[in-house]
Amino acid sequence: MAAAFPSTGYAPSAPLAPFTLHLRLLRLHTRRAAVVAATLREVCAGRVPDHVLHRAEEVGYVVPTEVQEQSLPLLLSGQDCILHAQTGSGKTLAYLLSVFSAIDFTRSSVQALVVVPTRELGMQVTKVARLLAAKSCTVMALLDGGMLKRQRSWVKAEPPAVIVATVASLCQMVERRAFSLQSMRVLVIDEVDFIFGSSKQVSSLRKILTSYSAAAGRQTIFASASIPQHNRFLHDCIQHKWTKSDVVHVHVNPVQPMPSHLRHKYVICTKKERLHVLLSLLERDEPKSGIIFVAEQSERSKKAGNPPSTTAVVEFLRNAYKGSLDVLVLEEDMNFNARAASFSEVKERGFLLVSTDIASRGFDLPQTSHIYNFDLPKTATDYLHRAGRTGREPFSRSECSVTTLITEDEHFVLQRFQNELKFHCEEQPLESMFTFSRAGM
Ligand SMILES: Nc1ncnc2c1ncn2[C@@H]1O[C@H](COP(=O)(O)OP(=O)(O)OP(=O)(O)O)[C@@H](O)[C@H]1O
Repeated sequence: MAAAFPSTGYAPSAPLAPFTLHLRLLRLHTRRAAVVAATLREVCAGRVPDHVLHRAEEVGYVVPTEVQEQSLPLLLSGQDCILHAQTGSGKTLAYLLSVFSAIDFTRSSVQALVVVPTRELGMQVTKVARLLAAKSCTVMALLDGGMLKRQRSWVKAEPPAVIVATVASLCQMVERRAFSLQSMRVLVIDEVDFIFGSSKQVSSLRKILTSYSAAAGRQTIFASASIPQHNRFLHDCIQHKWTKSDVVHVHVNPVQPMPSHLRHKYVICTKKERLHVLLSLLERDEPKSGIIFVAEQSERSKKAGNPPSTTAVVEFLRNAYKGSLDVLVLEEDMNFNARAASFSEVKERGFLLVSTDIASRGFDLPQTSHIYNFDLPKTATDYLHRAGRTGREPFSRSECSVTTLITEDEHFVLQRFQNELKFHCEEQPLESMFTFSRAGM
């Protein structure tokens, strides 16, 4: 992820005063909205088509989560919103219900667009959207590395009502005039801070927000668990006309950015010991499924022809791990089919997924009980999103854990993350888990 969010023009000292009262009113508004009804059907009554609600109930979405309860009354009245709530809190369903409340199911034109930063997140959002739509409208995924040529002729012949797209693929299609976004009623930008912070994606995102269609003619929804400098962002939404001027910031649980039922631990060990410590942790924890986050390979190391950073971990585990879980890998440089295969495999069986931060945003694998930071994340925001790949069953309080392997020197960085994200991380003494011989390291 590049630079700070958003990447341009964020001087903390810039004047915000005219918006302060406005913001206060907006917050009050969201708090009042929280005192609403008990079931999802009641919250959505008269706004979301019955067949969509029926599908939602069949899938198991009966009681709204907190963010849904707070945001749906606003979203379903067509209000522009910034959905800012913890990982795994149910933002996807909130914005998709808004999409389905706004589109005309009898029309063949692109009426809603969900923009995501990665193909994996795109595949996941598409799946939920299709589950809800059943066969009542077409939901198309335009994802990087996909079959864009073939999709261009499909989309021209019969425009889908809903498109889920990565930024680059979307811009390619619009610029080649495969379809226009003039009749778009809802625009959702998921993981908005990530897209704004990505030097590869930010300029295209600006075009999507202001050149391809105008905020006045659509509902705009931004979603993320992390929106740094959110007041500034709200200000810029209005200033740059990314949204209408009455945009609402729905901020759920502002004092606790990290889900409270996650248990955080750390082990101090040397880099040499790391693989063996990981193995001991896996043997002791016996995860239902787990994700092991590894640092991205540096450009220098790529140029030197070294294998990706994930390879050493995967190869070690494939030889040494004797448990029942499949060891899988997900890496940016893998081709589309290999990434898609890894992604669908993890959905079927118990897994240990070795991945870079590519799996840290939006990935929803509710069976993930354990997260291991084999390498320390670069920022507190990265820690938050990695940790948020576990504990994703909204009404379950079963304990899930996040364990970070650090060297002595990295201790202060982890301490900084704890202060920033307001969580407690407990030391796991290395000696307490000696199933390997330290002398042999
Ligand atoms: N009302 C509900 N009832 C039961 N389960 C729900 C409900 N809403 C969402 N879920 C489930 O909760 C999980 C997390 O939802 P979702 O992926 O939307 O979270 P999110 O807020 O987008 O998280 P992230 O910020 O990490 O992307 C999913 O498995 C989803 O199916």
